[in-house]
Amino acid sequence: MTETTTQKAQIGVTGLATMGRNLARNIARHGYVTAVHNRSDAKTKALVEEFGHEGTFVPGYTSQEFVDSLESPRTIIVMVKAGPATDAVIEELAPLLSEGDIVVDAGNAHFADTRRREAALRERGVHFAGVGVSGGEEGALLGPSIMPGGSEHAYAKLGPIFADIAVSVDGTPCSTHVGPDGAGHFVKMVHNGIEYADMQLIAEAYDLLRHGLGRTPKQLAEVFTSWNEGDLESFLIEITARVLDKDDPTQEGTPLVDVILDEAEQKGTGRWTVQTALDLGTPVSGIAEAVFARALSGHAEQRKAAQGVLPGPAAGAEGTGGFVAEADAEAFVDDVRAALYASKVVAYAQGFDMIRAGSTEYGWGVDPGAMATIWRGGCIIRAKFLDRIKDAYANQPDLPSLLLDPYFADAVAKGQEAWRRVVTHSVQAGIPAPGFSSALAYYDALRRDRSSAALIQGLRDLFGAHTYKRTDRAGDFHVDWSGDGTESQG
Ligand SMILES: NC(=O)C1=CN([C@@H]2O[C@H](COP(=O)(O)OP(=O)(O)OC[C@H]3O[C@@H](n4cnc5c(N)ncnc54)[C@H](OP(=O)(O)O)[C@@H]3O)[C@@H](O)[C@H]2O)C=CC1
Ligand SMILES: O=C(CO)[C@H](O)[C@H](O)COP(=O)(O)O
Repeated sequence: MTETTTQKAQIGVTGLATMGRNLARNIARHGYVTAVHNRSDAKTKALVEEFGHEGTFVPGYTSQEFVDSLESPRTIIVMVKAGPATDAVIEELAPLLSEGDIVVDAGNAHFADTRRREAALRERGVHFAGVGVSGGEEGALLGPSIMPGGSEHAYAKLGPIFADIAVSVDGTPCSTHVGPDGAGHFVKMVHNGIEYADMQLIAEAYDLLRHGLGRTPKQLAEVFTSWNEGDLESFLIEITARVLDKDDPTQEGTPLVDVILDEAEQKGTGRWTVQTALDLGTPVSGIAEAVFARALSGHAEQRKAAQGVLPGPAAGAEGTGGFVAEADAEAFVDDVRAALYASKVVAYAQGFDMIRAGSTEYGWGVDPGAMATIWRGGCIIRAKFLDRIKDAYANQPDLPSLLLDPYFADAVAKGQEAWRRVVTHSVQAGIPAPGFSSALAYYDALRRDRSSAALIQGLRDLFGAHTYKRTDRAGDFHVDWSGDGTESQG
């Protein structure tokens, strides 16, 4: 406890696990008197004991004590486990609050829950802001990317605080008002969906180079380090090199990646993104492939049963050169880099399409260029690449697809031959690359003048009289398939 515990706090944080503790420290380090509270006392005590010297903390050991320690109107950040825990905390706080207070949910909530909570608290005169925070443990402390949703009124109070604690890139804080009610959590959800796609593509690049080329993890750490100096420069590429370079701390000389169980877990934001995209009718195939690839990795029994039973090419063994001749190795590494970049552009294009679709559906008015701007630092998908996306939307705010921005169109066009070679190689070598191949399929489907959907429409009309539209006349048409074969207009 510090000497200033009688002082009213300017802001409070409840939920002091990994994220909440560091967010509270970040806020206090910026000079805000910060009330802190956790369901169980130990985390509150530990925070004040270990980090009390970093700023002015006011510990509260009951919800009442916590609420009473805040100046009015109160500003409370809830940073607890998403789902029922958040509802439990809000239900406990709500009766203790007054009109005009602001409650911020900074966890990874589903945006539909945020909409529900916002409406419920609005009835009581309390402002509820659903705020996406990305950056993990370190980002929360040193400067995350913040995606605040909620009312203009709430943002007027929260904006300056978030601008203080968020990381800045080129002097611009990675925080901006996303839009009302669920907009902030929607954008954070899509951010996480893109994070899934990004990681899946990186994992496929690793797999192709490891088993298609026979490179060791340490050699690949060098490859990823070199890629991090080019147009792929990003936090995820940087940490890929670190993970691949790491030996098992318990067995020197054994790559850590070789002893990590190959079953990817997921807390749910990627799945939410795909479920929501299905409802919005937005094809986010890159994110969906990533979610399904994690799901398949988790079906360990099924995978085990298939081993040695389902025939196909064996992925190249380490040291044998895999399926690529050593003389072609350098070119193959370059091809994989190009395929990774092109597939990444597709994943981001789909993610930004989804932000636009969600914004239209819910009337949020989200500015996609502003989202690219606040993702340039602090968050897990931070990348040099986002500067280009920011520029693309600045040049053309109503860009129909990121793939049509001249810079990205040109970059993908330059890489597409390599992309096709890599996808072909993955198929021939039996190395699954669902992210690369589905991104290429999306790209090809997007640029086709006529799609195969015409046949689907014909089939639907034949079996279900669902009708079809024609290219040459307006209206709905149906063929009398079981009768005289004539066409009628509905
Ligand atoms: N970890 C990360 O990298 C990131 C996490 N997030 C999100 O931030 C939020 C916090 O994440 P994190 O710090 O990892 O912590 P956890 O998601 O592990 O949640 C733990 C916290 O929730 C509290 N809690 C759980 N159930 C209840 C309940 N019924 N009532 C009151 N409090 C409860 C715990 O209290 P107690 O100590 O008493 O158990 C503890 O403070 C989550 O929504 C998460 O999705 C967002 C970005 C990154
Ligand atoms: O929000 C985050 C970063 O922005 C979390 O790190 C993310 O939730 C991790 O997700 P998962 O456990 O599903 O991989």
